[in-house]
Amino acid sequence: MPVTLVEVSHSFGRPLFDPISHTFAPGRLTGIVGPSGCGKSTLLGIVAGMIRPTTGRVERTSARCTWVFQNPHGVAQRRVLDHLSLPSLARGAPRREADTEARELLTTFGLGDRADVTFGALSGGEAQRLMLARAVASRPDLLLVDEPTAQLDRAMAAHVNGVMGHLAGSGAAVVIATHDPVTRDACDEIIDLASSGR
Ligand SMILES: Nc1ncnc2c1ncn2[C@@H]1O[C@H](COP(=O)(O)OP(=O)(O)OP(=O)(O)O)[C@@H](O)[C@H]1O
Repeated sequence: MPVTLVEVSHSFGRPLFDPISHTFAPGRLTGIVGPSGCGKSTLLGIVAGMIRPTTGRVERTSARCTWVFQNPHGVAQRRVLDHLSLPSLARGAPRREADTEARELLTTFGLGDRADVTFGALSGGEAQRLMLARAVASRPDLLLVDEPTAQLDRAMAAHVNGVMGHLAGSGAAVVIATHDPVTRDACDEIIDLASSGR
């Protein structure tokens, strides 16, 4: 199991949510839902090991963890394709193989015709999809995604949800913080922070 939370809660002056016990298991798509400010991103940070919870404990194996942040980030002047081939090149793949894999992933995420433009030329939704594609390219055991569909239209949101489901189907634990009811419905299980903490 990549990560298990045992009676975990967190406080920034005030408690954000009631203690949570949960195992994020391989092959499962888990949604973290609740209104703005209830602690969804904080809980992702705890799962990632970047935030130490105020109470409770986090048990983890040495799983490879990738986090897709809410705001896409990249190098404005660098080609889209180069952003995506980097994880494969870092693993030692030859350039041609890395580029082929990158182009396939771009197509999967509806960006097949954007390979040769610069990151700075992408729209917000395209940049967000590139971040998701790059996360998939890094072949994580645990994928944490913050609001993946916030900048996407309905059709593309449904497509991206399908890709994340597919990634879970290939054995990753996928955890998504979301406001989006469609994304919520696509999840296997839900942690609802709405009623806790305040
Ligand atoms: N480092 C910090 N120091 C103090 N307060 C913080 C810190 N990080 C987050 N908070 C506060 O904790 C609360 C929860 O923040 P968090 O970003 O986890 O919520 P969220 O549910 O992800 O919100 P949103 O849906 O708007 O992204 C907010 O009130 C936020 O201002």
